[in-house]
Amino acid sequence: MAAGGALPVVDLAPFFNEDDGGRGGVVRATEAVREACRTHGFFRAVNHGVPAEVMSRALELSAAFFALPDDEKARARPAEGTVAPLPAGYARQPAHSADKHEYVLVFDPKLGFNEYPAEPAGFREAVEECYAKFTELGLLVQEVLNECMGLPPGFLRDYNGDRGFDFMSAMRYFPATEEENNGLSAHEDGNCITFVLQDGVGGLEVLKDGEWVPAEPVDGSIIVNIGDVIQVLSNNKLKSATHQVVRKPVHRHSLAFFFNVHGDKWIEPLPGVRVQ
Ligand SMILES: O=C(O)CCC(=O)C(=O)O
Ligand SMILES: [Fe+2]
Repeated sequence: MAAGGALPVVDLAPFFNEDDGGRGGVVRATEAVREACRTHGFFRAVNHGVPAEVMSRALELSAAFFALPDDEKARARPAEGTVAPLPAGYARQPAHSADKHEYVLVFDPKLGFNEYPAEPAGFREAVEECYAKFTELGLLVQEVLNECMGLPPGFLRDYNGDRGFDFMSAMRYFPATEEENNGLSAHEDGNCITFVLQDGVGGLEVLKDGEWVPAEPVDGSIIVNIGDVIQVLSNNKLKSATHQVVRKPVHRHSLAFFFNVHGDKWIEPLPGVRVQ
């Protein structure tokens, strides 16, 4: 783990490759996830199984989309009367909002909710590929959290078997001005697990013991954080940390994937959770 206030780094290789430390490697990596989720609620995942080129293509093509004129972007606005849990497609925060960014929201492509921009070419394919990989990673991290909480094998997988409420948001934050630099106000995520990819600009910060710790951009890595659902299920043993985005003088691009539970699910602490 990294020292000096940086986010903990967790190498997920042992979950993909038996040769990578064998059973001992899995135990150590699980312990590193548990520790990070107890202390920070956040970690930086490396060797996470999502190919770097899949991530960079999705981020680059979403940046190319956001660089289009406003009237082009508006064509990917959400359809009227959608039954999606949230409106899928392009939107920007209203001018009066404290949060200064625009975004494209996508659900599992199989659900048929998505509104894809026609330009740039390849946007849909890149986003869908990244979405599929993040779903796989979400299932893996859920298994690891199951172990971290001392739950019976497969408990969370059965408890949370509906992928219909997961979504991904491609975001562009506007440059800071002389007067203000709020990109996304301090909040906790309400979901289970979040993955964040970001370009080289930076600005994501995590509250730890009253100090804002920057989640520095590191190519190829994924920022992972747990949300309120896991915090509650774990009886507050694992932490849904407060975080925010501070804008820089240039545009910033990020992709956030939210691994959720079904929207109607009642969430309360699970009996018998053990987090050492
Ligand atoms: O853009 C980011 O880096 C983080 C986004 C985030 O925290 C969120 O959408 O909940
Ligand atoms: Fe967040």
